Amino acid sequence: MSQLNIENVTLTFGGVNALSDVSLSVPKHEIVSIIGPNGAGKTSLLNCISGFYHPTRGSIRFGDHELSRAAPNVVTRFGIARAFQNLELFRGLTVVENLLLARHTHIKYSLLSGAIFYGKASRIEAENRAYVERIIDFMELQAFRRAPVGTLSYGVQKRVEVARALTLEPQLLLLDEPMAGMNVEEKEDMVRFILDIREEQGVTVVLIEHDLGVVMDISDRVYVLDFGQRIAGGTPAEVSADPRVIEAYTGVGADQPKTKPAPAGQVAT
Ligand SMILES: Nc1ncnc2c1ncn2[C@@H]1O[C@H](COP(=O)(O)OP(=O)(O)OP(=O)(O)O)[C@@H](O)[C@H]1O
Repeated sequence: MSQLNIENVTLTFGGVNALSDVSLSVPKHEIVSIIGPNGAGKTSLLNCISGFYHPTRGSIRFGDHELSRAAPNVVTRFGIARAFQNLELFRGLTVVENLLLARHTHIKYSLLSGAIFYGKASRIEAENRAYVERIIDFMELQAFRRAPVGTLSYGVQKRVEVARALTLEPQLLLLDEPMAGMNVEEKEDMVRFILDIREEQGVTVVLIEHDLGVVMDISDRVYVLDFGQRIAGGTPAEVSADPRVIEAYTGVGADQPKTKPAPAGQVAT
């Protein structure tokens, strides 16, 4: 059954359609990738799901919740967290401090009740710390827990960014280019973490990624955007064989002689 249903979403900036009538669905516990050339509308779609943009038309349903007019904090409360392409971390704070700060958005007691029921507040704080420690173990960040984030390598910072999103206990995790700028080893690690997030945490994953080798390896389903329109969707095998996808990436129709290689392995876009 689909957990996320996007129906006929259009997003217009001035005269430009960043998204035109895009429909797609994301079943629970699947890894679903959204790919497409630069400017295709991938981040705009993620912004619509996470409440940063509100579509001009169309609907985005997550379970029983309509997201198309929801604010980002409401979307998070519904169970959707996002790891950002440009890291949303406080560089001067340690890994533990960053994760605790994110986790605090989940605290379910108000400042006043926290003051009155001190015991309850401190129990919740202990639970928050324990949860953060579990995520640190899961993302294998123990060695960096007391390091200020700004001193860590870019690859480790990307891992902290994913950990930050996981501290919100999402049912659906949105990953915007989690492997950008990583070396081969760091990418392999991130692939393993994404698979484990689905398997061990039971979280659905929506992934934007330019490395088509990775996308085709780990996705259950792939959707392709081009100029704001959905041009293909299906299993990795179906999508890689689709002439419209080959044309979008190479600029050449499948029946015409190719001057550029077909999308296989890593494609820099
Ligand atoms: N806030 C905005 N104001 C105006 N135009 C925007 C805005 N955000 C996105 N766009 C436009 O919408 C289109 C889609 O952009 P978007 O960033 O979603 O593409 P993308 O597929 O994520 O690209 P990339 O792979 O380069 O990140 C582009 O033409 C972009 O210029």
